[in-house]
Amino acid sequence: MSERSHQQTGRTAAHEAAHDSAFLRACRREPVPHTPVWFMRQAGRSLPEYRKVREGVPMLESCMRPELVTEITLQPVRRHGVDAAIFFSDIVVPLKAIGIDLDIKPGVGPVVADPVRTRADLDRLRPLEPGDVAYVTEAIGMLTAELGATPLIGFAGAPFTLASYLIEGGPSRTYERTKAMMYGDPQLWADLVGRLSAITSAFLRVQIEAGASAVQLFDSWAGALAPADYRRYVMPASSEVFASVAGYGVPRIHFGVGTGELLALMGEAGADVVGVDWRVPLDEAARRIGPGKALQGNLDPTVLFAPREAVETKTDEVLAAARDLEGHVFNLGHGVMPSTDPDALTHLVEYVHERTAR
Ligand SMILES: Cc1c2[nH]c(c1CCC(=O)O)Cc1[nH]c(c(CCC(=O)O)c1C)Cc1[nH]c(c(CCC(=O)O)c1C)Cc1[nH]c(c(C)c1CCC(=O)O)C2
Repeated sequence: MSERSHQQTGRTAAHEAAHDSAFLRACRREPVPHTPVWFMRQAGRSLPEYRKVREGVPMLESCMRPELVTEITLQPVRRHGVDAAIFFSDIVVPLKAIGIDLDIKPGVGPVVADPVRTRADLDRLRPLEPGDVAYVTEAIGMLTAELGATPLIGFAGAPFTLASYLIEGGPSRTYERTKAMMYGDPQLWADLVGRLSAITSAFLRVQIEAGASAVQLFDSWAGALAPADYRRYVMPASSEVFASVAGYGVPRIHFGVGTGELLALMGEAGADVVGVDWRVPLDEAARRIGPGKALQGNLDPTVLFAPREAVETKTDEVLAAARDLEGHVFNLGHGVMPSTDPDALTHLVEYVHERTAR
């Protein structure tokens, strides 16, 4: 079988198996048997079985080993009974794959050896070919065979968030160099996010063609921008990403932190599902976003450190605010924190399923 037809077969089988899952139904704003639940960063340091298999393996290397990726992605599905798996990888994997010298430092995040700051630096951002991430295709093939009817979510970093790491050279609180380029050299900025949009689109297409049933675009740090600047400098590149995968018909989720003022624009960029952090109640978020979108969120991840009754009360508040939504995917308002008690997460899944059983 040719590579192409092999991928097509895999895609059809994986997509068909997961098609009627609660998660994909909620994304499509169809009736569901219960509100589906998954957690950003559900695979990771909160799980002892994760810490065990990651022992001695650097983060980026773990993303390139298909067996390890498969095991880590499945861990939270087995343990918590979540309604979707999220592919174990990182937003900087496609950048590493095209040869950018970067590392993920424990407790810090992505660190780029030679930051991208001039026009000459753009040459290092060559297009991503599927062969650059063959380990992703292989891992997703293995995973979807194991997952059966549980959908797999693929993901990528949005152009702004990726640009912020490339320009700053690592995590930032102020994004000063990023904004300096955006305001000071809009053409260089546009060319940079244009290249990143092509890389991100290619990375998402690889994942969908290998069997991912939905994709999430993480613009984690876009909340640092005023709406007018988001619309002008960021939205065109993110819209291009969404448009480039529209033809597959898989739900497209768009998420960032502190994006209360950007929610309508993030929907307008081309998302089917808008992720909301814990700062805006879901009913208010729906008013800002308007009709025709499902919402994902939005329990404050730190609530999980409170006693069980408090977690239930706060969960009830999220579910009450979600009552009239066209579609709701329950999630945290950002990723699971590493010191979270995994039993609190398992209980939360059960609790949401029970409270929303129809
Ligand atoms: C901004 C961002 C990054 N990576 C990601 C984002 C967007 C999501 C968000 O807003 O949090 C996306 C990401 N990174 C990882 C996943 C895996 C899937 C999942 O959610 O379970 C996903 C979806 C694995 C990871 N990516 C990383 C870890 C932790 C490293 C480890 O376990 O050794 C994991 C499980 C490393 C990473 N990579 C990044 C950061 C900030 C960190 C944390 C650094 C640290 O605190 O140690 C960049």
